[in-house]
Amino acid sequence: MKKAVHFGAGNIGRGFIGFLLSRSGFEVTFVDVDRELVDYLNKHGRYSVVEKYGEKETVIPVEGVKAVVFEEEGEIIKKISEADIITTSVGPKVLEVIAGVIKKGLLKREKENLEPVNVIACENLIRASTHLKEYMLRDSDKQEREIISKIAGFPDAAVDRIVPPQERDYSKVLVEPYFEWTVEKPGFKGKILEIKGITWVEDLEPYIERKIFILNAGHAVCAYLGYLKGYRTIEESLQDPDILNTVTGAMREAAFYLSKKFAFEGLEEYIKKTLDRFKNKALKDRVERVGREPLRKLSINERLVRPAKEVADLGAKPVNLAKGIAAALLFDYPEDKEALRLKEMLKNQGMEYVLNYVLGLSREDADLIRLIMENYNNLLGERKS
Ligand SMILES: NC(=O)C1=CN([C@@H]2O[C@H](COP(=O)(O)OP(=O)(O)OC[C@H]3O[C@@H](n4cnc5c(N)ncnc54)[C@H](O)[C@@H]3O)[C@@H](O)[C@H]2O)C=CC1
Ligand SMILES: O=P(O)(O)OC[C@H]1O[C@](O)(CO)[C@@H](O)[C@@H]1O
Repeated sequence: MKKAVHFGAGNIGRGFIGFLLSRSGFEVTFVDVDRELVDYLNKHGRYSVVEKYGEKETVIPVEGVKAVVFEEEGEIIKKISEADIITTSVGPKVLEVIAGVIKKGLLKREKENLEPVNVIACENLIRASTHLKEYMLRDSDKQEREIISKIAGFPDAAVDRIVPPQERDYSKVLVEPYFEWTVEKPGFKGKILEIKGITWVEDLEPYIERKIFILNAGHAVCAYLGYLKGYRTIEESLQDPDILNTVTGAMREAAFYLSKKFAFEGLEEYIKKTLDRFKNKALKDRVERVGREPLRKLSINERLVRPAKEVADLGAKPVNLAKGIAAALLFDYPEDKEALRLKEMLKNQGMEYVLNYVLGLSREDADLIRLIMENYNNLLGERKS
């Protein structure tokens, strides 16, 4: 039986990637910092994936899974040395944390003369696998760098399945029925593995940009505007005609840029389908989850600022993306550390600093900055009144 090691037994880990690997006949070992979750998976060796749209529900069992807690470095290294594939869904900021132990596992493979393996980072981040590799290379000497490049492939991927916050019940994961896992074939070392659900592509860029700049951008705009208006979920926020208009407009603005760059077809259809997925009543997807970590989401290459800047650079006005950015600047959910940090930065260092150092905008982006500030002041006014 082929073996997979998956870092992060959270929503995407169990509800999407681990699920597909298991259904493709892999023995899946999850690695996670959550000891209770690891103990549950080891005790039961199974969980269910509940696919739901509205009232329609399908329950699919996932069996034969194992887990290792992140502290058990020796065990993880051993598992990596025996694996046929290594995947992650830990969140972009955690890639740096797991790079070290994956590297040790890869060095062990080389030492024992084992076959090369592929490491696929399944995160909402452009070229996440490449980032993970770079973290490993950064902390390596010349010889180790050569070994890592020889013993492992790091194909980049785009992952798309909405998995909302779950009730604290490890036995099941609620997901939407839809999924898309796109992997860049040229980055894969060795013979392509048969994994159900993967779409192999020659060039990932159009797919990942479509995912991050249309879907995730629209989702984020909805989350931040919904939060400001006091809505709890994405679906509830989209019942507000103003929010629906802005979200649709933001996705269309990003589509305008993408159609110029990639000669894409069918983007309007993609937007429509995405909105239908957002409106899935079964997900009860909280605006605070979708808006989580606003400093990350407001950075220059991320879902909001990058398409807005691209549209502005094309000479058009990204009015809806700018409104989403303005709303993100007002996201002050007290349980989100980045939201608190953002609030503090705005108070102590001021807006100009945030626009420069968080959003990465400069004087050259004067038109975009003006648009963001107009919306920011309007939203601030609405909030106070
Ligand atoms: N939830 C969703 O609908 C989607 C999420 N994503 C991406 O997938 C990634 C994971 O997101 P979610 O599954 O929603 O988050 P999550 O918070 O449910 O899962 C992350 C898991 O990683 C674990 N973790 C943290 N540090 C770790 C470490 N050092 N070693 C091993 N495990 C560790 C956490 O305990 C948690 O179980 C993110 O990059 C996200 O952007 C992508 C598409 C959809
Ligand atoms: O996982 P992130 O990057 O914090 O962002 C949440 C986004 O990820 C997703 O969970 C899945 O793509 C979307 O629902 C949402 O746009």
